[in-house]
Amino acid sequence: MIDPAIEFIDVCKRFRKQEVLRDTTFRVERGRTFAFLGRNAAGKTTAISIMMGLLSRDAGSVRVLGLDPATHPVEVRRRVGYLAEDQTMYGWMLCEEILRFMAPFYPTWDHQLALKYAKDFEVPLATKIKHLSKGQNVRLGLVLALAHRPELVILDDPALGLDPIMRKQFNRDLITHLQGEGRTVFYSSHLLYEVEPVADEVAILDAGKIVRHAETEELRRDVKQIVLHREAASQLASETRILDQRPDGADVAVIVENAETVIQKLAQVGVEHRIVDLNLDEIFEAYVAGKRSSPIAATIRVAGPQPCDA
Ligand SMILES: Nc1ncnc2c1ncn2[C@@H]1O[C@H](COP(=O)(O)OP(=O)(O)OP(=O)(O)O)[C@@H](O)[C@H]1O
Repeated sequence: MIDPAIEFIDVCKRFRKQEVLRDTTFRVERGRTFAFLGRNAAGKTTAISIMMGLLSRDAGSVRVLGLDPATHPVEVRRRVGYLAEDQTMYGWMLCEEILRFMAPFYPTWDHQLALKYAKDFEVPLATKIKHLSKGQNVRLGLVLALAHRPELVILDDPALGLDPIMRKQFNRDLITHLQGEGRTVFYSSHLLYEVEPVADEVAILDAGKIVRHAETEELRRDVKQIVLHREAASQLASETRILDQRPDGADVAVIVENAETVIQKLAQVGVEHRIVDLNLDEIFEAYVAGKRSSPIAATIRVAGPQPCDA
């Protein structure tokens, strides 16, 4: 059986007293484009650093392309294309020099491909790295991450330093190209509109816990907003998981999981309601910042997120 591209099982990581990853568990199958979403400080970079063997974990098991990065960091880095959030490179080198400098570290380095990406991403090869703009620096980082044709590409907030046109090109052209070649792409971001068109699946990390992991399409089908009269809100079954609720005049707008079942039950008991489709941004917000307690909560029995392990 072929190993998954990435496997995290019950991974914990603390920095002094701060628990950053808490029994974090997810699996990325090969060939998938996986969006790893979380707000600032959710623990995304910490998880990625553990994958790359740059940080040790306190507990749990991690496999990247079948290897434990804690014991095989060099092999993992050889086979993975990694773009760090704060890529630092030798500022005194010319861009073209760093391409040649990196080549010997990777048995599979393809210099022609490096030059092609440099052209596509408009990297000024004859410029010193310290003179690059932030966006040019990210683009050079991408060239370095991809020129050895890695099986797995890990991108930590890649679009952060890119202008809107480059971002679009990055998502539409580069990710689609990588998908076409069957590569696995692990894409960390907090900019949802960027990942929505390209991600096969999405995992939402909130305070170090995966609060939802699903196919992008399934997530859109499963999580909906339902608007119903306040009085009728009590008709929502007690097991309904409400991610967010807001008063809306005499109505209340609730965002629920397992929407199809909830809607069927409301129809069975004859409760009038309106269904609103949500985009990934709204779904993400409901999971990580949803208002689950408000005066109207008294009329709705809320099944909030699972309590964290002590
Ligand atoms: N080396 C470290 N020492 C101490 N605390 C750290 C260290 N690295 C990260 N942290 C803390 O761990 C938490 C998670 O940080 P992390 O960088 O993993 O978040 P993130 O989800 O990548 O956030 P962002 O989207 O802002 O980059 C933060 O509170 C951060 O301050």
